[in-house]
Amino acid sequence: MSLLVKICGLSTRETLEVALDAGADMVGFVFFPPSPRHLSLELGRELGRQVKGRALKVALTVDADDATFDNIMDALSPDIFQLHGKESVARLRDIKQRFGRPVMKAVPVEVAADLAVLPGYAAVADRILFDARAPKDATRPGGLGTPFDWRLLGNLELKLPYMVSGGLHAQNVAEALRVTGAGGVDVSSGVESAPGVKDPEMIKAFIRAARASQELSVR
Ligand SMILES: O=C(O)c1ccccc1NCC(=O)[C@H](O)[C@H](O)COP(=O)(O)O
Repeated sequence: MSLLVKICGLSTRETLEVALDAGADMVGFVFFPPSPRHLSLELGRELGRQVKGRALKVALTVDADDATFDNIMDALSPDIFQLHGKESVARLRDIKQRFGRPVMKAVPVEVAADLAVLPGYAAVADRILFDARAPKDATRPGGLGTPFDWRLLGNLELKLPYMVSGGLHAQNVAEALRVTGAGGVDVSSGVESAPGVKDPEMIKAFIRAARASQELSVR
């Protein structure tokens, strides 16, 4: 199965086009006001139209209510919802039933015990995104540019497809894939020149590095 590469937190037409041209499989749009990557519904609608099926549109929310999901469905019509808050297993089931879209559940990782939530989520979610657990005083639960110990996923037995994220960049993505065996990678800060400012060359370098490591792993 080929590697999935997700560029998250895109917020301009230019950098979205760079990610699509460079072959991103998923493009992530953040709907979380405290984030420097937060999109208005109007901009989400505009960027969503630009994708034109060239990649999967991922709408990222944090403990959002149904009205928020309704608005995002209307504006972006995402292919996947990425749930990056404290959403319960029951809430995942509810969202899938109400909005008829696959869900990718973000699981924060700091210590091995953090993986105890997996069986519950794995029974309902369509994908898992492993991300570094945010510090207690963080203003957001993700997009912080810090990695977790990838060895914690070394003996993972998960039937669901999963991605690794948290502090990835062009120079460490191959190692992250080697250690975790993930089927996908996700990046935000590691392709930015400043919080929320995506850098075209960094986007291209990350996707090139991820694809190159994929070549190595299938030999
Ligand atoms: O990106 C954000 O600003 C964000 C805000 C709130 C919740 C999640 C957020 N990002 C989630 C992502 O999928 C990021 O790509 C992931 O956390 C990795 O981020 P980074 O470490 O900056 O590459």
